[in-house]
Amino acid sequence: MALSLSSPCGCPSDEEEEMAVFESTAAEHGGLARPRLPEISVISPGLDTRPSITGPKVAVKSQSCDQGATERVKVFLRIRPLTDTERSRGEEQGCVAIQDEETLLLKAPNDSQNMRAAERGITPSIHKFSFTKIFGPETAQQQFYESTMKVMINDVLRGENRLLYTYGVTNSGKTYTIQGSGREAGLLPRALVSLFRKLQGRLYGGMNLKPVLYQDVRQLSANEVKAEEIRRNSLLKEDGNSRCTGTTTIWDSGIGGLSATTTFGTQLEDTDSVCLEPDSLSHSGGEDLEEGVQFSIWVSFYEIYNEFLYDLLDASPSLQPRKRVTLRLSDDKQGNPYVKDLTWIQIRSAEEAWRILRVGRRNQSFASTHLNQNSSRSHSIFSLRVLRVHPGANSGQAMHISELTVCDLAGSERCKDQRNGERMKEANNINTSLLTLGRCIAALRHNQSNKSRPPQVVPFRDSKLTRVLQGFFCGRGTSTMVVNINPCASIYDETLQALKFSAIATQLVHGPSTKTRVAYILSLLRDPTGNGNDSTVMEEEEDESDVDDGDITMLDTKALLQAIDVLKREVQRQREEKEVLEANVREQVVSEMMEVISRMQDGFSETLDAERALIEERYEDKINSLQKHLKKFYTQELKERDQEIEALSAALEEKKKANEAAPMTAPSGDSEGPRRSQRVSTQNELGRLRTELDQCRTELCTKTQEVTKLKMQLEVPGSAGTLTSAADRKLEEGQRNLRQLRLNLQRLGVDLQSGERACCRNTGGERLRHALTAADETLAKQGQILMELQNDLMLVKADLRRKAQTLAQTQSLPPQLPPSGFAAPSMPGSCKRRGCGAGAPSDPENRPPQKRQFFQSLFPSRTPTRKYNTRAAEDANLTPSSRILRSRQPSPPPSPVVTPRNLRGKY
Ligand SMILES: Nc1ncnc2c1ncn2[C@@H]1O[C@H](COP(=O)(O)OP(=O)(O)OP(=O)(O)O)[C@@H](O)[C@H]1O
Repeated sequence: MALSLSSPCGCPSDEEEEMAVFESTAAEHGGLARPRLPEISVISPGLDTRPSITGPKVAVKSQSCDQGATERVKVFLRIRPLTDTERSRGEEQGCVAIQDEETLLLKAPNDSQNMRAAERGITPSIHKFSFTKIFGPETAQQQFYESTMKVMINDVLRGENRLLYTYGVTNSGKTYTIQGSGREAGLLPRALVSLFRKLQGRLYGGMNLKPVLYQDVRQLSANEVKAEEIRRNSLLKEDGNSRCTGTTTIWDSGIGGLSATTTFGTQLEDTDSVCLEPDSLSHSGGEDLEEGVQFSIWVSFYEIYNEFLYDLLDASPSLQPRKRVTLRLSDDKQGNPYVKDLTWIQIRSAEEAWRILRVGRRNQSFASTHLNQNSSRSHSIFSLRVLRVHPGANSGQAMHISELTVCDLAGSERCKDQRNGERMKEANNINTSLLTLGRCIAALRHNQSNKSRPPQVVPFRDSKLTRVLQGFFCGRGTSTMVVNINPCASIYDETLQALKFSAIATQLVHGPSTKTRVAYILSLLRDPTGNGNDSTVMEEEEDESDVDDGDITMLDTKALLQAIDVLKREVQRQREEKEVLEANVREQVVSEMMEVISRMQDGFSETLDAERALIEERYEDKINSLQKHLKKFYTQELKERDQEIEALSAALEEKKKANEAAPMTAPSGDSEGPRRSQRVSTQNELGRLRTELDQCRTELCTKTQEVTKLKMQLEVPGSAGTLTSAADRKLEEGQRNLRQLRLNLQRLGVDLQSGERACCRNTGGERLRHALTAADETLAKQGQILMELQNDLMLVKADLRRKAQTLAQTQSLPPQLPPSGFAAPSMPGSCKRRGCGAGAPSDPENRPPQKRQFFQSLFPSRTPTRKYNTRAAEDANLTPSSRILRSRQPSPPPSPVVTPRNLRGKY
């Protein structure tokens, strides 16, 4: 899959991970949370307080790197000038501005992605970066060399390891910086010249000491020395041949007028004449070298192309470019990576070094891309090893070895811009390795700045590039980064990403040596308990006698098997540790969850109690309201009924008296007079009854409306509604019964009318008797209905009583709360329960204050059903006419029997 250039080096794009890049600086501006996007992003070295890292000593054959252990990694920025073509294309839009020696401002041009993102408010359009030092377009090569690499030569001669690598977008001037162009020699030729100038008269004459593996030295036999000589000469000869066959130009090393002719197909071809400024030749600077020590200089040159390593100094004539042998990466006994079978050539002058370098450059992979006619398609790594030889020592033993590595990284670029498939593949691989480099640097920065947290794995092994450079990032030397940028507006976005990458590098400090893989295995072998620590490793490293030449494959099988056993045990131990840790974590999580659940439970209980209290209060209000209305209603009804009864009784009495008086005053044969008067009185009575009936109907209508209203008021939402629904049902039932009763009354009216008509037409006593009998039957039916209605009412009351009890229980009333307040008045033997007894209800003070018994006060003790039944039984023995008369007799005590007339008023 082709990678886009948007983040070729692990740097997040603006849209993706702006926060990650801002992390260090955002904290300086008040924390990670960005309430508002700043207009300018400031990206600068974030490790203000330098951690005190005690640098461990490096392997015995290199000198200590402690000096650089707490130093911040140097990151230099170089801005190349615009070419005339670029100017004519309008690339100069002022998007790169140097604020001061260390600060750079990037302003997004209008047509850049960054500007578009800025317009959407995702990212700022201006970015500020800080570097160790910034070099503008006018900076000369010599000036740049003096400020960057010169000091590194001294360090290497003192026995330290140094890495310088260039990073940048393609066509940004990396190769120009490293190698130079034409007469503008780059850092590397200048470094070589400087080095050999310092070593004038101090070079070791022999070739019997050769660097091998990571940083070891091997003494060569005479035959091996001869072979080395042949190889070296053939390379130099190859360079000479190339010069003879091509354009002849003068190459001047700048030392003593040494010159050569050369022709190459690369940028280096133009650098035939390395003219160094006189002031750089004036002082050698070699006076600080240790007295008596001689130096042997060896160089190697290889490239990483499409994740394969190729030796650029392999002089074998049979090897064609497409059939080049790939080199293998191995680890030495300490786990340090080295390129196996890499060619190392001893050089005795800067001129030789330069010639060797040119041979290598000719083998390097270049291609023409849309941005650069001569673009490096690989990462080229030129290494120079300095062997410090004490001639007085036994057999000329090299006591120290140090290394200078100069790495010209391939430029990051957009894969999609490559039209050629091969170029796209190259770009993909370049971006992948740069991405890994970025991840490594980010992980190192994370580990350095978050010491309390578990360290991140630094993915050195994810690419060849990071693997070969690993030592310089892990304390076996220091690294210096040169960031090259091209101020063209058209590649602004790529430049921004490159600068973000370098911003992370500026936050790095040179770390101590890490425990390497083999060293770790060795420490385990020494300490099978798996408790090997750094000191063990360092002891191992310092014990020179134990460090034999060889890589990990040179460990014998027994030792390796033993190491595997130890590692297995270690894995097992760590697994158990992790399991215990996991169990603890689970336990903590569970206990915290339980706490949360119990807190939630308490909360819910409180809410439930509050809800319950609220509903009870609301329901109580409803009950009180109902109680009030019912009380009022029944009081009124009882009053009216008593009045009616009284009126009816008086009328009946009157009638009775009149009837009794009639036989006494009139002779038995003359029946016409009394019959007429009786008829008249019946007619009057019927008229009155009719009027009453009409009144009753009107009243019934009114009451029905009232009841409907009351019912609506009594409607209780939710669960409280279910409590009243039963009462409602009962009331509806009573209403139905009353309707039935009204019908019956109507029928009675009709009967009475027919009786009246019968009387008026004087059709005879027989018909009147029939009418009266029918009226008797209707009254009997009414009595029946009345009974049913009373029963219904009783049920309603009983139901209400139950509800009151339920309410009382809900409100946690004492269990002895008198339940009899709502006893139905018609229930036989229920007088006590209706509140007439001496029970608790008779003592209002013993009742809970909020629970009032309302039906007890509402219905006084009475037994209407019994009375009615008694009276009905008496009526059964009477004739129909006497039953009518009897029905009009006043009842002795005013009884609150609920009659259809009473209920008619209600419904
Ligand atoms: N500081 C400078 N002064 C003058 N010219 C420069 C400078 N830097 C770069 N150039 C010119 O810019 C062009 C591109 O430079 P160079 O080839 O070094 O880029 P690069 O980054 O190595 O590209 P790539 O990654 O594709 O190899 C060359 O022609 C080079 O001469």
